[in-house]
Amino acid sequence: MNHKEQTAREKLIVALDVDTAEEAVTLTKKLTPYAAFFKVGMQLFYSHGPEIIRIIKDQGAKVFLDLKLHDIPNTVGQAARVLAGLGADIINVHAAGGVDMMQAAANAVRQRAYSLGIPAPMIISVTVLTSIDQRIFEQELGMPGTIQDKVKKWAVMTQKAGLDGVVASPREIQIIREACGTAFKIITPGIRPSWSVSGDQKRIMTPAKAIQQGTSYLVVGRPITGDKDPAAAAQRILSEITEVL
Ligand SMILES: O=C(O)c1cc(=O)[nH]c(=O)n1[C@@H]1O[C@H](COP(=O)(O)O)[C@@H](O)[C@H]1O
Repeated sequence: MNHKEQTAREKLIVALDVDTAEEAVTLTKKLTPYAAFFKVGMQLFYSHGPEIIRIIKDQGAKVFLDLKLHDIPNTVGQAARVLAGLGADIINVHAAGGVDMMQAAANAVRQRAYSLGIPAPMIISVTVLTSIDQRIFEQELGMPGTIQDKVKKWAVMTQKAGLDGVVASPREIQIIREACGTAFKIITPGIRPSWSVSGDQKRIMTPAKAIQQGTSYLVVGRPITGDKDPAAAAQRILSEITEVL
């Protein structure tokens, strides 16, 4: 693997949206040559419990624990403290919970990691979900203005709260970079190679374009895990990323 391929691999996060540890481990084993990070979300965490993080990490993978905490500051702070002890590399909360909630999470995570003597996981906020388009945003959620403006506002708020970055759609990368600078992490789901189907994702982009826009990490689930040959799909995506680095 050359230097560019290694850089591309460090940017790829595979979403392990499966029910069982067996399926998750099988996928992780096949895909670690192509992706450094694996995302454990609600489906896998709720079915297998906290132990799944250690199981995935034992495969030599880094773990993004995607539980999207969203509650009052005390509740989120206490939950984030517990999650920080599980060994994940990235943890997330919803920006919609506000500054106090995000600060409570960030403080709890960093204090717990410090007291355990482990590196603090990256803590990021989820802005506007990639499954929301402008119609849903306005008509169903009753939100004023544009998604882009809301994402920018929440990214700035997240940075002020002291978090490390945001989850957003690749379509907002430029606006976030302008507002929050180059050190701020931007994690982008809603990635769809030209050969894949969009499904429930609305604000999508191809892997190469998202990299060109300046994303920090790409989250890819079904285009890889739903393929009859997940390793081949991951390899195609890795090559697409490598070509534009
Ligand atoms: O926080 C996330 O990871 C997330 C935020 C968001 O706005 N959109 C989004 O799709 N995700 C997650 O990213 C993954 C995308 O999976 P696919 O649509 O299968 O590629 C899923 O596990 C989602 O839970």
